[in-house]
Amino acid sequence: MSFENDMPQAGPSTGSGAVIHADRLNMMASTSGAGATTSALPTKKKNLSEKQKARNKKNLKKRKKIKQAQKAAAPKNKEWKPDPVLEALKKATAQTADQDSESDSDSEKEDTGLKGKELTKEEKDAKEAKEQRKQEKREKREKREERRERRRAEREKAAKGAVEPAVIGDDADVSDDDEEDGEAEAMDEDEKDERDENASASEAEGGTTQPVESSPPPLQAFPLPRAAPAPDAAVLARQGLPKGLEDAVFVDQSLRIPIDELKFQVSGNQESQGLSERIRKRLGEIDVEEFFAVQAAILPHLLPLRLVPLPYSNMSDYLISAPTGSGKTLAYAVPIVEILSQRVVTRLRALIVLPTRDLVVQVRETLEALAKGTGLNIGSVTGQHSFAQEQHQLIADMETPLLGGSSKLDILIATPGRLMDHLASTPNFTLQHLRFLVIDEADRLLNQSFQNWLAQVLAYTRPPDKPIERTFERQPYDHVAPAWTEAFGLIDMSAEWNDPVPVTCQKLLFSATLTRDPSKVAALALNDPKYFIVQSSLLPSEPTSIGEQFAFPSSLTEKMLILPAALKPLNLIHLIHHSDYHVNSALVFTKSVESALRLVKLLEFFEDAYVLGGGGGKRVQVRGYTGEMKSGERKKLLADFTDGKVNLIVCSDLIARGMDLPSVSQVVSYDVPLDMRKYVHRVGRTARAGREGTAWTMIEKQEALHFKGMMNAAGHLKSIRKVKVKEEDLAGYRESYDIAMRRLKEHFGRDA
Ligand SMILES: Nc1ncnc2c1ncn2[C@@H]1O[C@H](COP(=O)(O)OP(=O)(O)OP(=O)(O)O)[C@@H](O)[C@H]1O
Repeated sequence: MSFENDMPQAGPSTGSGAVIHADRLNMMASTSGAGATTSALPTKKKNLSEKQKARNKKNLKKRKKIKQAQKAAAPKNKEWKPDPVLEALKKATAQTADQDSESDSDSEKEDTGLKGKELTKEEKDAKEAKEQRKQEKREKREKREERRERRRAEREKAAKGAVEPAVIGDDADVSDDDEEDGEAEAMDEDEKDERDENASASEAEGGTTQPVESSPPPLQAFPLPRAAPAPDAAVLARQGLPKGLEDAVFVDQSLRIPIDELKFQVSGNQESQGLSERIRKRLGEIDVEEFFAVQAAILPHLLPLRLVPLPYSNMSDYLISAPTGSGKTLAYAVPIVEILSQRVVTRLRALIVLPTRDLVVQVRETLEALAKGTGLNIGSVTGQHSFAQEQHQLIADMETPLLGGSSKLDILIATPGRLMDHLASTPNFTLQHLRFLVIDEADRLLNQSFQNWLAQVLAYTRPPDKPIERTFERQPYDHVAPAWTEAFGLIDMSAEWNDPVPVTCQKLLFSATLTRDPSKVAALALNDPKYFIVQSSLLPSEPTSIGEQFAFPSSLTEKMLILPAALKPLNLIHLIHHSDYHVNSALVFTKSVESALRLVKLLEFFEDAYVLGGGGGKRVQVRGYTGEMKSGERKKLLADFTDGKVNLIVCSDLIARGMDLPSVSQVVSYDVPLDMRKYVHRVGRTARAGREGTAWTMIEKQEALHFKGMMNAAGHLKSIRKVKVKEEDLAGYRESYDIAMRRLKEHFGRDA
C-alpha cells in the first residue's frame, strides 16, 4: 500500500517530483491535522516564479545524474570508501570557497558587528544593505535566466526537424557550455550566499567559523631519514652504560711521538720504560718512525699490562674511537706482540675479531711483520680454507680430550661467523687463556647479530657459573686457566676467605665510528672502561663524548658536485680527464655491485672511443672489485692498483671498511652514501697515515637535501666544498660518451 493509492491526487501532474512530494506532504499534514508550520510549505512554493521552478527542476535532475554517476563509479564492494585523495581535493576546494566566504563573513561580522547593543541601528542598516545586495543578486540571476531562455528559443528556431522537448532539455544540460557556466555561476552564488549566512550565524553565536566540511590539514613533507639524537647522559646511566664513557680522554689528532721517546710506567717499577729493541727494529722495517696520535695515547696504557696480571690489578677494558687511517691497527698490534712475546708456552692469548676476510688478511700481515723473531704463532680463520684445514692450523691435539685446550696459536685473527663454528665444533678449542680480546671495526661488528656471536664469545671467555660436569680426566700436561679451576671442580673455593680467581681477558674496542647505541655497548659487559677519542682539536670536546663520533683525517679535502642524475657519468669522466682534477688513482663507490659493473663497462667503452678518437692522453684502466672475486684475483687487482697498472677501482661499500691501500689519492662516491658512517669509511680510504687525499661526492639534485642535512647534523657540512662543472666543459666528451652508451646498450642487451 502506498500514499499514491490512498491519497487523492493534488491537481494535474506536473511531472516534477519535488513539487508532487511537497504537495503530498501538505495533504498529509492537512488530513492529519498538522499545524501552521507544514501548511506554510505550499504557500512558499506557489510564490516561486515559473523560471525558478524550471531551474529547481533542472538542478534536481542534475544532482540525480551526479548521484547515478557516483554510484556507477563506486566499486560494487560494500566496504567501499570514498577515495581519500579525491575527498581531500574536494575539501581543499571547499576550503578555498570557505576562505572566500570567511572573508565575506569577516566583513559582515564587522558590519553586523556584535559590537554591543548600542549598535542596533548600525546593525539594522547593515541588514538592510545585505538584503539589498541579495535583491540585486536575485535580479541579476533573473536577467541571466531571461537571456538564456531567449538564446534557447533562438536556437530552437534555427534547428531544423522535430526534436522532443525533453531531449532538448537533456541536450542543453549536457552540451550547452554557456548555459552550464551560467548555471554553475548562479549556483555558486547561491551557495556562497548560503555559506555567508551560515558563517555569520555561527560567528554571531560566538563560535568559531566551522565550515560544514572542515578543511584538510596541508600535506606534510615526506620525512627525511635522520639519525636519532645522542642519548641523554641520564638515559645512558639508566641503561647501564658505564661512567667511563662520559669521562672520555680527548686526544688531538696532530699528536706525534718519536718511537724512541715513547715511555711508560710499569707498576712496581720506579723507572719508566721504552719499547724493546726488537719491536723498534720491526717498526723501522715498516717505515714507522713516530707514533700517531691514537698510538701515542693508548700505548702508554696498554704496554705496562702484564702477561699474567698481578692479583687485584685493575683489568680495565678500552674503547678507542679514532679517524680512518689514523693507525688503529698498530695501536693494538704493538702491545699485543710486546706482551705476548714474554710467554713460555703457547696458549691462545689474543683473539682479534674483524668483519671481513680482507681485513683479517691485512691485520695478519701487520702482526706477522711485527712478531718476526718472537716465536709467536699467528693464525686466522675466515672460511677461506676448509674447516679441517683451519682446525689443523688451530689445534695441536684434537684426539685427547683436554680441559685446558690445545692451541697451536698465540694470536688468532677471525671473522665472527667462522669463529663461532670453531667454538662449537673444534675439539680442544678454548678461549679460557685469552688475555686480549680485540674487536676492530667495533661498530660494524656490534651491528652483526650473527648467531648472537658477541654474547657467545664473551661467554666462552668466562667460566660458567655452574660447575661443569667432566666426562674425562685431566692429563699431566693439561693446563687449565686459574679462573676455570673451580668450574672444573679442580679446587674448592667455597670457603669464606677465598676470593674468586678473576678472568684475565681485557677487551679492546676500536672504530672510526664508535657506536652510540647504549644497549649495544652494554652488551659488551665492559669492565671499568677507559674511553679515548682522537679528533681534531678544533672540534668540541665535551658533550660529544656521549654518542657517535665522526672524526676525519686532517689531511682530507672534501668536495661535492650537485648535479642531475643523467650528467653523473660525464662529470666523472671530466674528473678523470681534466688536468685540474686528475682523478687517476681512485676508488669509485657505487650503490650496488650491479651499478659498479655497469659503470666499469661504460668507462671502458668510453676510454676506447675517446683515446682512439684522438681525445688524447693515456687510456685510463678501470676495474671492478666485487665479493664474488676469488681471493687471488682480488689480491692481484689490489697489487696492480698499488703499482699504478690500474687507475680506478669501482666497487660497492665492500671495500670501504678498514682496507688500507696507500696509493688511493682520491675517493669518488659516484652514488651518494646513505648514512654518515658509510661516508666516513668511504672517504677514509684516502688521506691515510697523514697523506693528502681528496674525496668527491656526486649528489643527484633530489638527494641534496638529505645529504646536506646528514652532514649538517654531524657538524661537517662546512668542510665540504661545492664544485660546479659547466655544461660546456663536458661538450668535448659527448661524442665518445654517446658511442660508449650505444655499446653499453648492445652489451647488456646481448647479455640479457
Ligand atoms: N706511526 C705510523 N707511521 C707511519 N705509518 C703508519 C703509522 N701508523 C700506521 N701507519 C700506516 O697508516 C695506514 C693506516 O693504518 P690503519 O690501517 O691501522 O688505520 P686504521 O685507523 O685502522 O684505519 P681504518 O679505520 O680505516 O681501518 C697503514 O698503512 C699503516 O701502515
